[in-house]
Amino acid sequence: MLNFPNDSLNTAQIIFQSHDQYQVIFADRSVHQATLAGRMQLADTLPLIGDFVSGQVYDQDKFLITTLLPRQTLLTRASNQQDQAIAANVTTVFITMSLNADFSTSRVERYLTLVWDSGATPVIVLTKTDLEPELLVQRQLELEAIAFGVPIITTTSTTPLVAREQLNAYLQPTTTAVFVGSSGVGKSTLLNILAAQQLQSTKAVRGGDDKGRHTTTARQLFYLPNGAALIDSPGIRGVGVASSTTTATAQSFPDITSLAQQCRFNDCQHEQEPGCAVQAAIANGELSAQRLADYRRLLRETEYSTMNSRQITAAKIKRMVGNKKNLRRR
Ligand SMILES: Nc1nc2c(ncn2[C@@H]2O[C@H](COP(=O)(O)OP(=O)(O)OP(=O)(O)O)[C@@H](O)[C@H]2O)c(=O)[nH]1
Ligand SMILES: [Zn+2]
Repeated sequence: MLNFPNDSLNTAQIIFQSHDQYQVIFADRSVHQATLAGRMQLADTLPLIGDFVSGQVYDQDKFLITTLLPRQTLLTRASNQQDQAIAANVTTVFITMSLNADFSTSRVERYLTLVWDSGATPVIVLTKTDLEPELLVQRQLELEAIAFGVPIITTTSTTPLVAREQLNAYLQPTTTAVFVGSSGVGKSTLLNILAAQQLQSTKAVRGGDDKGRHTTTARQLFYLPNGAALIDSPGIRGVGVASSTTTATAQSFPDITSLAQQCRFNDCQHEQEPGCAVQAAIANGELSAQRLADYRRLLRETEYSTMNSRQITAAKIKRMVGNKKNLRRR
């Protein structure tokens, strides 16, 4: 039996959704077509892939969804002014990146923020280590400098059994995992290795630019033999930075957050204010200037992603004026 939040025979999990058509799975792994009960169609919050629901079986094998059960986590992405919910109850996000063409620590920082914000736990996966093995140590060091205890695993499709073992360490029967990352980094390849069958077709990347083509079309959740769930969909794989809270950004930068607590001003922007502990740490080599720049950029990006253009301009002005005020407070 699968690990469900309760033992009720009326509890199911959404494994597929397209408009008002759903598929659900029961704890005994049987799969049913499902639809929403009338009053649920009018609800503010509609069931998403990963959600647990309760309802009734009818016509032998169909399922009528009547209640949405509480969510443990919610993965969202920013789309224009609004957050768009993309999956519920994800516990583990594999932030996937190849060690060559796709490598970017600032992208990992953005993903970390997104994951912390969702309530899930991140794991960084560095892929294609066979391609430029001489880069591996350097890449690991660069990641360790920003990961702050987030596990980093390395994989190559040339040793699939090793890759599977590395990933399986994070796939318990209570886990619901997703792979996110740029196109072509090897997410489908890893999913296939885990499932040990061709669940998703992988296509050769376009010549030269190492960018893949999106070969995955259906959004779906599937269970591995050990009871861990994986969600795979183009919408989830490509998530950019959601309009995250400042708190989540801070969680990705614990070094800066703890220094900032020692700044003289609560609203210190760590620029030229007197008594800035962050600038002091840069001056004595404890913190790199690049790290602060990354932090600022992410903070602004996440703040601005929830604003319209007039609000962004106002925020920029306020930021400038705020700094001058602190300078004068000397
Ligand atoms: N050399 C090498 N190639 C790999 C590795 N992993 C994946 N590839 C190749 O990279 C290409 C893209 O892999 P996919 O698994 O389809 O990438 P993806 O991240 O799922 O891409 P999207 O479906 O577009 O999101 C394929 O040609 C794979 O065979 C690896 O570890 N080493
Ligand atoms: Zn400061």
